[in-house]
Amino acid sequence: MSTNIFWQESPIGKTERQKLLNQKGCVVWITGLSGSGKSTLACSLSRELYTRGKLSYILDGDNLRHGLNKDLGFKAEDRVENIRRVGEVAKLFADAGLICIASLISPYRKDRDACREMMQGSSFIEVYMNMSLQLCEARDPKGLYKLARAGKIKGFTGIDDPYESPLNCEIELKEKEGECPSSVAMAEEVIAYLEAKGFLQNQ
Ligand SMILES: Nc1ncnc2c1ncn2[C@@H]1O[C@H](COP(=O)(O)OS(=O)(=O)O)[C@@H](OP(=O)(O)O)[C@H]1O
Ligand SMILES: Nc1ncnc2c1ncn2[C@@H]1O[C@H](COP(=O)(O)OP(=O)(O)O)[C@@H](O)[C@H]1O
Repeated sequence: MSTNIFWQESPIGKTERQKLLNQKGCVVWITGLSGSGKSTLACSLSRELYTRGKLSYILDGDNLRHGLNKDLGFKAEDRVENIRRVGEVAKLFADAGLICIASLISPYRKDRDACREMMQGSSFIEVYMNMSLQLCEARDPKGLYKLARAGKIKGFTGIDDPYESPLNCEIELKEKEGECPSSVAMAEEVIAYLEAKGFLQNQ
């Protein structure tokens, strides 16, 4: 709770940085259950943007919990603080002119909405990985669902902790006829949105 603090203006602003990069800074916020494919999509998206000469940076929940958020666990208040911090960092990356890809479970609607509120205009793009718990649990690449079902992990999202799905997200990705689209196909859908909204150019 700092007092007597003042905002320091910078001579080079977001506008100049965006011009340099020929893109518009924004936050692509990927939310969904563990195992829904958030990190895989984030990587495909980042790779696809790179091949188009666009600069992005991934903020992955799991990775950030090794550093910036290593003091946080999975209690409700820790998850709230986790999302608040990542929202603030994502805002800085977007201000730097980058396409910031945040990939976190972010289970609470209120917290995701608070991140959206931090951003100007329509530069917060919420992508909902709407994959069934059944699919995520069948994948279980880290064996965490198995541990949660056995009661060895308490408060696991989707098992004994809540996930609040978005009500008004920009992009919803889901299974089609029981099949999950490839991460490349999903990345292309996100790119098409970014393109249509003018984030991949500066004019
Ligand atoms: N209790 C519990 N619930 C959910 N997830 C758990 C839990 N314990 C550990 N993990 C692992 O932590 C990863 C999720 O971290 P996040 O920072 O994205 O979570 S959150 O947004 O704060 O809810 C999550 O990674 P993903 O599988 O990539 O989603 C898990 O590997
Ligand atoms: N579109 C997809 N189609 C098939 N398998 C996928 C797809 N996306 C992710 N996977 C697989 O599902 C598992 C979970 O993906 P991951 O990206 O780690 O999810 P999350 O980050 O949401 O936990 C991994 O084994 C990954 O290879």
